[in-house]
Amino acid sequence: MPKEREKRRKTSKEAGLSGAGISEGFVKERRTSCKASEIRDELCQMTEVRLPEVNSTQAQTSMMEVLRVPQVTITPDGGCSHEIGQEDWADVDGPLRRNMSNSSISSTGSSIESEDDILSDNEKKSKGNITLEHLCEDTGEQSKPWWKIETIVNWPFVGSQRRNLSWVQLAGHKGNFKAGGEGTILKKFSENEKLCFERLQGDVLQGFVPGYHGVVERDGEPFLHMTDLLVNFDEPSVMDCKMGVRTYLEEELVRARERPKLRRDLYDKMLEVDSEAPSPQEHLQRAVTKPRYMQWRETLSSTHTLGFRIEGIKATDGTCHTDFKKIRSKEDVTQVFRDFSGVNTNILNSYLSKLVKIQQALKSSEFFKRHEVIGSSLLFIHDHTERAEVWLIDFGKTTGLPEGQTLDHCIPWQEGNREDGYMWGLDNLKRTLGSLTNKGNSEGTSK
Ligand SMILES: Nc1ncnc2c1ncn2[C@@H]1O[C@H](COP(=O)(O)OP(=O)(O)OP(=O)(O)O)[C@@H](O)[C@H]1O
Ligand SMILES: O=P(O)(O)O[C@@H]1[C@H](O)[C@H](O)[C@@H](OP(=O)(O)O)[C@H](OP(=O)(O)O)[C@H]1O
Repeated sequence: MPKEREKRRKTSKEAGLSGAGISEGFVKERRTSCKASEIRDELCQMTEVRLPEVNSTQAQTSMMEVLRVPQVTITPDGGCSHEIGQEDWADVDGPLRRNMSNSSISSTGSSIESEDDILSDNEKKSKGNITLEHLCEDTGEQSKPWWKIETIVNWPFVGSQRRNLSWVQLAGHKGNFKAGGEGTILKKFSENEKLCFERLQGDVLQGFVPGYHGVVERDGEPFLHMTDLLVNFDEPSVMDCKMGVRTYLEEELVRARERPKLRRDLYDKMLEVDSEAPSPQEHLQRAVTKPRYMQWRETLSSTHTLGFRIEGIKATDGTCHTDFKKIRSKEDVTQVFRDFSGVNTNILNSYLSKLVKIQQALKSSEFFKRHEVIGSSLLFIHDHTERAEVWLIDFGKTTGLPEGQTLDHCIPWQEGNREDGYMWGLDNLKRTLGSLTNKGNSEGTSK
């Protein structure tokens, strides 16, 4: 893959949101005293998002949804002053966009590229079973000016380990991972994620994240070298649950307001799921902003209603499934867990006790207290031996707070408080699994 594209992928993850037509007047925060129907109507007016009608049985859920996550609307339509000009049309065109790259530095110090650099998406998203390429060790110079030479680890590969690896990647972009040495993988470098791994060393969470072996250089590119969590399982079943009530950083919203951009690829992805989801103006533009897309995804899935969503599954039969965009209700989510676990109570109980341990660790973790944890997942893995483990993965968008600030991870998000709802999501996740192990539940297949 051309280096230019890889660089853009790395930085687009860190840069995150692109948006268009942002107006301060469109940034609203919801108060908890409003009725769900009122809020819904107002949101529809604000965003022109076609939220589903709420009937009485859905009202509770809908209320919970809007109360927990205020909709921050960044949209090119609905009265915003932004006009779609020639420049914007150029921005949504891939090749042109690539030529218009420029970079800035985020508040976390990471290099952030402009929204112009964001790639079109569908071809890039991993959908499960993949073959990881084994890159040769790079013995060349290691003097990239933009990352620190002292962090380089030259991992001792031996000839027999240089082989391609059958692997499972349930989320993220294709090509983000390579095979490492025995039992390890390489993930495309991100300064932010590197910082997180370094800070996690020695924290109580260390045992719940992949082992971190530093930064390595392959084919002139840096990678994060980490333990392959699948390695001790036999034909594992895997599930990726993205945690939290929000999937974009506050800093990304700010950037999107400052440098609004339209994205044709996200409009296309929206259409694939629901041709009526884009507003008339968005149809006209054939493009949406990234905040608009992300918020639509969150509302469509259980991110808002439960504080987590299912991203992908590798099932026991080896098939991979990544089409969970509309899995939103508690019942639907529970059904997916039912299928995934085979309602094997040994597996479910192992998962539950692991989640309890994770929760305890999170409560006492200095790292967790001091970071906005966005886009991070819990990776569930089990196999036919009934071994079942859960790990925290993906810290690409986990961001340190200013000195002295801490998060609760449970209280509702309002722009400015940086809350992510991680703990609330974890509670709901535990409840979901617990509902499948209840005594008297005749579905149990305890062995
Ligand atoms: N250490 C690991 N061991 C085993 N599998 C892993 C590991 N890290 C990631 N994966 C697999 O790769 C997938 C994507 O991982 P991750 O979320 O870190 O990538 P990403 O490119 O940052 O994703 P996104 O773009 O959604 O943020 C996971 O769903 C999981 O299937
Ligand atoms: O799951 P979907 O519907 O495919 O949507 C993607 C998903 O929300 C990713 O988390 C996001 O990457 P980040 O978390 O890194 O922002 C990506 O943005 P991108 O297209 O800008 O990479 C989205 O396209």
